[in-house]
Amino acid sequence: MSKLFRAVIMGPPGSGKGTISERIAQSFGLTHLSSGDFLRENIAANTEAGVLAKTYIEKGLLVPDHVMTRLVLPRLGEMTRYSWVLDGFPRTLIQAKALNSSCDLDMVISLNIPLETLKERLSHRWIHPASGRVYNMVFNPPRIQGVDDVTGEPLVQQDDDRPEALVTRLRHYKDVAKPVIDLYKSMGILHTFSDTETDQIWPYISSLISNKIPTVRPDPRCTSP
Ligand SMILES: Nc1nc2c(ncn2[C@@H]2O[C@H](COP(=O)(O)OP(=O)(O)O)[C@@H](O)[C@H]2O)c(=O)[nH]1
Ligand SMILES: Nc1ncnc2c1ncn2[C@@H]1O[C@H](COP(=O)(O)OP(=O)(O)O)[C@@H](O)[C@H]1O
Repeated sequence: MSKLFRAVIMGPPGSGKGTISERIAQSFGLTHLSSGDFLRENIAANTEAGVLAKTYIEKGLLVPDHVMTRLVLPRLGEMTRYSWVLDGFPRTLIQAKALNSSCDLDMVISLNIPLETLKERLSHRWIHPASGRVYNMVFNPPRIQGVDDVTGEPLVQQDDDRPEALVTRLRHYKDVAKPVIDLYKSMGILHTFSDTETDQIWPYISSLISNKIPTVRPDPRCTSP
């Protein structure tokens, strides 16, 4: 049986979770699972969870725990045979406890990025809604201004990246993330990285995962709730 690796990446909005998860996925052949993408899929498909979630996201608020756990845990249950990096979940202690009771994590990466850097980055973030591809008009701009590299479709700025929603989101993040970070610290699986640039952080994350991957074991408990 192949060895599986399960990581969570945490950090405030704009800290680079999506960007770093994509690099991990490509470098190590893991699947990148994103709670934000799950939500956007549900919003686009007008599911009950999607309609409900949209009302919270538009206000810059977290989606309630029971909605998130019902959305994310079954998706993890479908991934029992794959290694993954989970981006954006858990964000609260209730979510973290629900995740702990479904599977054993090998590693939690926490990104600690200065507030001014976050504000600057998010003001330049544009996405391709259908695929979830993320661009930054300064750091990684699309080849043609305003359109997705792959499909040529227009890019949009997410409602929750607009300055009004952003300040609320960052404040909320700090309050709810602290007990989650403390939990993972007490479990001995937390690794925190602080810098203003993803390219500076990446070599450290890459070597951490390289050292860990050969030793991980499959977790038969990672099943659908
Ligand atoms: N200037 C700059 N932008 C970055 C860096 N890393 C990521 N970004 C951009 O910052 C924005 C937020 O990154 P993202 O990965 O979406 O963060 P997330 O909200 O934590 O998932 C995106 O537009 C990225 O392209 C970096 O090191 N420098
Ligand atoms: N685990 C979660 N719990 C509650 N709300 C969530 C969760 N994941 C995503 N969301 C909601 O979806 C929004 C977008 O999430 P995401 O794409 O991960 O972006 P970001 O990291 O930039 O906030 C969040 O601002 C929040 O409202």
